[in-house]
Amino acid sequence: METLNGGAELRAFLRGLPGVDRVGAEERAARLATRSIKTTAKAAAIDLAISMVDLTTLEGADTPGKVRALCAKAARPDPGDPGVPRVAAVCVYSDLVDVAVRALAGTGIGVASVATAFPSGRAPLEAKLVDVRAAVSAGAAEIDMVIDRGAFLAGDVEKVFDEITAVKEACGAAHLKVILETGELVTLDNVRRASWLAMRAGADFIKTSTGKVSPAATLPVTLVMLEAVRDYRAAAGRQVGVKPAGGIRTTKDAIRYLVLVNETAGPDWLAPEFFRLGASSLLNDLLMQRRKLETGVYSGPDYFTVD
Ligand SMILES: O=C[C@H](O)COP(=O)(O)O
Repeated sequence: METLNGGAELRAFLRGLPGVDRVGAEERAARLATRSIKTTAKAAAIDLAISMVDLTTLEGADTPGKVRALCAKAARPDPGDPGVPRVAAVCVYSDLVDVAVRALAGTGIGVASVATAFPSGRAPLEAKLVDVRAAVSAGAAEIDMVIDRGAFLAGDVEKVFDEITAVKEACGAAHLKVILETGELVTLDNVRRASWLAMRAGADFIKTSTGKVSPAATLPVTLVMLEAVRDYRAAAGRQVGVKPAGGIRTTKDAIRYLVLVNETAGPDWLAPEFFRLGASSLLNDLLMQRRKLETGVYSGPDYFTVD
């Protein structure tokens, strides 16, 4: 985490980042998406993807009962097969963190909480910090904050930087994921700038989307973010994780992301410590495909509990 001296250096730095070749990024992401992963490699990829899922529920209608059911699924995704790995984390609103923490006690699964006026990011900083502190004191191990896209797009990068550093401080030992909401950032150049801004301000992870804005996670956006974490590690010596989130629903999608990680940032990122898939309804497809590989037949969506 850096301190800002007036922001002039930060502005110059962000302006000086090379522009993204949009056509090149889209073409490379599309080419990698055609890679075929089969049999043993596919089985390993599915288990890796399961271990990277941030199993998420972020609905206004969420209840303690729904969160408890989600936690049971997180700990034992397929009750008929104890060999299935557990997911990385369960992601909920801050008022449901205590329910998730109790339900996951002893499982080793962390609770992640969205915070900072999710999903809009529009509230006074003090209100955002109250939200973060409440989630942390209820036991959240990870905080998924949203940046103020309005401030970023208006050019007030110091405000965004200062909010991230303040939230990072309020996190204490909890890990900070910074949601860029890339669907609102308009250009891939902005995605690259916001990625560097968040990393320099202390993000432990950079995350694409809230899941509430379309487009949410895409392969070209994630490619640009993976390049940013790779280049940031080379420059600053710190490895930041990446979390695409929103609209990732199929095993095919998940495996495409894993190929992209391997080919862009490299195998050091192929672990839940550095790569997550934020998703509310991906897990069942991973479980169905896993069972299909093992038994040769599809079990059908009704076989697994709703995620
Ligand atoms: O952070 C995760 C997203 O909110 C989940 O989005 P999704 O419901 O499209 O999977």
